[in-house]
Amino acid sequence: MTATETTTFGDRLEQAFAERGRLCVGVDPHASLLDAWGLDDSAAGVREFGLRVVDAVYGRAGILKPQVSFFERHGAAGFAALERVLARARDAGLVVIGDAKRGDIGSTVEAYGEAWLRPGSPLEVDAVTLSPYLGLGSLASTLAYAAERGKGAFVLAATSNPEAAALQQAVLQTSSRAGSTVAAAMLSGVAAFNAAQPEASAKSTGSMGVVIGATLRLEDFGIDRQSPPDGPVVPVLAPGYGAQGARPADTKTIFGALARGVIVSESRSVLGAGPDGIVDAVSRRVEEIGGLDV
Ligand SMILES: O=C(O)c1cc(=O)[nH]c(=O)n1[C@@H]1O[C@H](COP(=O)(O)O)[C@@H](O)[C@H]1O
Repeated sequence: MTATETTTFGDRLEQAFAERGRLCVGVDPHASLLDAWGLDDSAAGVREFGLRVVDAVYGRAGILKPQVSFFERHGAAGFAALERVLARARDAGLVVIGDAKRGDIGSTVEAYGEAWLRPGSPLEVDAVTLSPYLGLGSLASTLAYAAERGKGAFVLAATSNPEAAALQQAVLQTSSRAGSTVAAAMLSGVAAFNAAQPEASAKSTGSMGVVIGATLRLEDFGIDRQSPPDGPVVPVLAPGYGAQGARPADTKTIFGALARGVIVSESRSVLGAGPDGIVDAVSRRVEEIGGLDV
């Protein structure tokens, strides 16, 4: 960790859970939502949408997840819009997860790591989503880069989209994790990374997490719900709540021993309330999720 970052991402996440609960509001400016919000489908529209969502989340929920694709659609102007939204979210003290789903060979993915996780970068976030389908090892130096700067990352393990199951349920034939499903190997690999960090303890929350959809049956993906991995609590970014059908009240049933690390991620179910209803929608979801037994 550098001198500028005195806490780990895991510590900041744990603090956000304690102060504001587990809701993570997605910033997903779909064209249909921009229309419903009375905004243009343009870089200016996604900027205004993002800024209004940050303002609605500020002081209510603690975690924000801008979906990069909707900004990237507008090219350089879209990235400038995202930079503005991220700056406002940083100023608001939110824990920001950049949903960029980056992945590549090691030397290239390191540059993505710098783009999203370097302190002072215009796109700086607290954690970024990473795709491990060039091999979890291809992400190793980026995870180390993140940890050294007090940042985090979420590695896709079992995603909520139905077409991912065949790939993520496949059983590894070679490697030290032979016999595990792809999804379970991502979870155990990330847990092992967290456990190897100098500050690691079984009571702490790790800085590297996984993405597991709340719409799934974890046993179908070879993930053991009964016993958590050894070491720090693994953060689990869990989309699939709200518009995709999962219910926060079922979190313990869905995730079992992994529930302690779950971030309840919702986009359309909150954003659909529109510019006049979003503050109430965020408050209602925070209240509902605040009482979760994990
Ligand atoms: O990484 C994610 O956040 C993600 C992983 C996954 O397995 N499924 C999934 O829906 N997501 C993201 O979660 C958001 C879905 O939001 P909803 O509108 O709540 O369904 C989108 O930004 C997706 O890209």
